[in-house]
Amino acid sequence: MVNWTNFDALDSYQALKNVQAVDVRKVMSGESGAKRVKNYSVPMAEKMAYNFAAKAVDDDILAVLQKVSDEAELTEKYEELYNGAIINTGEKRLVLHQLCRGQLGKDVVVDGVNKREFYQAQQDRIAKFANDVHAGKIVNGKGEKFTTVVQIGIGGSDLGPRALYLALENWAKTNHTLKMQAAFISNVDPDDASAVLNNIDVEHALFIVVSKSGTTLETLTNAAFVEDALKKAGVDPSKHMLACTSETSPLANNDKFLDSFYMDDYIGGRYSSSSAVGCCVLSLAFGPEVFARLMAGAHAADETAKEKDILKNPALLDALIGVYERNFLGYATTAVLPYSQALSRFPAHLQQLDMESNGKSVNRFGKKVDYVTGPIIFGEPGTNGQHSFYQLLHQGKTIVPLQFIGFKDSQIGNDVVIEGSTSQKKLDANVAAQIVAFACGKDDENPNKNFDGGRPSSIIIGQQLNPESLGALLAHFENKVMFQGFVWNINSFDQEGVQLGKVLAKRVLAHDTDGALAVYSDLLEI
Ligand SMILES: O=P(O)(O)OC[C@H]1O[C@H](O)[C@H](O)[C@@H](O)[C@@H]1O
Repeated sequence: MVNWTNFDALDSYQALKNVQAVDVRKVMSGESGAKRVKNYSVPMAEKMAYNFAAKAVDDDILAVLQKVSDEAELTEKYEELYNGAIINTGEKRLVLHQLCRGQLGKDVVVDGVNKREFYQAQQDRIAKFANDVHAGKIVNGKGEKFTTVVQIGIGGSDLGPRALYLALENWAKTNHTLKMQAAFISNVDPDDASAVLNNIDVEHALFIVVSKSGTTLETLTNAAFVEDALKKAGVDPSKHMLACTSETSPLANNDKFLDSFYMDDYIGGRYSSSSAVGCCVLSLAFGPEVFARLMAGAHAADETAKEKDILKNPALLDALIGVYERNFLGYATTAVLPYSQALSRFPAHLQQLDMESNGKSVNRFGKKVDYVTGPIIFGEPGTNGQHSFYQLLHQGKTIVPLQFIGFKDSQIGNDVVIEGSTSQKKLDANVAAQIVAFACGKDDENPNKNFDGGRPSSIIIGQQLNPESLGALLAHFENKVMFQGFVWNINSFDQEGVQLGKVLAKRVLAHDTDGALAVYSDLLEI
């Protein structure tokens, strides 16, 4: 059995307090910088690498971070998780999303059901369904093929699958495996559903209602909105709508749907892209083989996350450096900066993943912790961000650790040499230049043009964004967030903080309001 101890009760916490800080500007300048770029790199799954040369760490600090990992039993806790312990203490649930993508340890059997087999069986059912749709065996009321798939969901039932779809859309077109166009409806703002419906051919569209709980107001409202639109268009909704939910939800086993696919309570919404939640839309859009490749990449990263040596375990190392920055260097935020347009929604997915998981103030046992926990996450793709918020990142009063992501090859492969370089080369040159500019700064007599530098960053580098590398990227961040939650001794797998606003919105709609709530609802004349 592992020990669940608060971070500040560890000997290594005290040791971290006493380490000699590293001056990023100094160590990244000249030869020392070149050495660090070469040496401070850890291989990741799917031929990617996590390079942390420009982070404020050195061999001494890394040795203490290894002690934190050992003392807090981080990889042992991961082992407990994938072997089926009740890691989600708040909701008394197992945490099994990794099992959707492969067997990591022992069989996990709950109420006689082998969970890996259950998740695999759902994937197989979805694969058969998707293949039948693509082959024209499952068709619309007029006997015609479906061409579009629309996911209706919010939060984890939207962000991850949407980010993954966008990440692979152009790759799939280029590799002739885009089987159906996908669209997403999430917001209860009627303009969201209306705009999507206006843009598609509803007669040839399949709609997946995705809600683990089957009770989310926005999703149920949008499902009814779409149902209404289909009826008005003279289309039978039961031939066009699917459900993806848990077997115990109000949406389960409902004749209203053409078919239903299941996940369960042991997979948190923000971790559900690997379950039926992501599998349905991605298998319909790209084909089941592509989804299987995505899962293979994620599984490879899950295997790497078992390594006890932090220099062989990029997710663990990334997590520990993040903790050091958060708790000892006092950095409150992290920017996610993919130099890849395909990853345009990946920062939004990571925002939910990280902030909903680790935005907590009490430990696993409900006791307040005396140290800070999860950082604020934001981000946009480069180079666009450079012309927007990088000013603050370079010269602002707040130091923001930066998480760059970059690839050597484009997805579409169409490029032009303009003034001696391709656009891809320009993209890569920009990310390299930014890392050095942030780290080393630039002295100038004019204070307005002076750059202090000393701004830490890391980069994940891959050859190309494809299903395998994307899967590995997804799992890398899930595992990073998990390890950080273990260090902070918090429960990363519930989200009670989301509930209060939901309850109050229901009260406003029911006119059951008092005090400030009444004033606000009057103001909005609801
Ligand atoms: O999939 P659902 O049950 O509809 O939940 C959708 C989302 O809503 C909640 O408010 C949670 O904060 C999210 O973690 C969840 O992903």
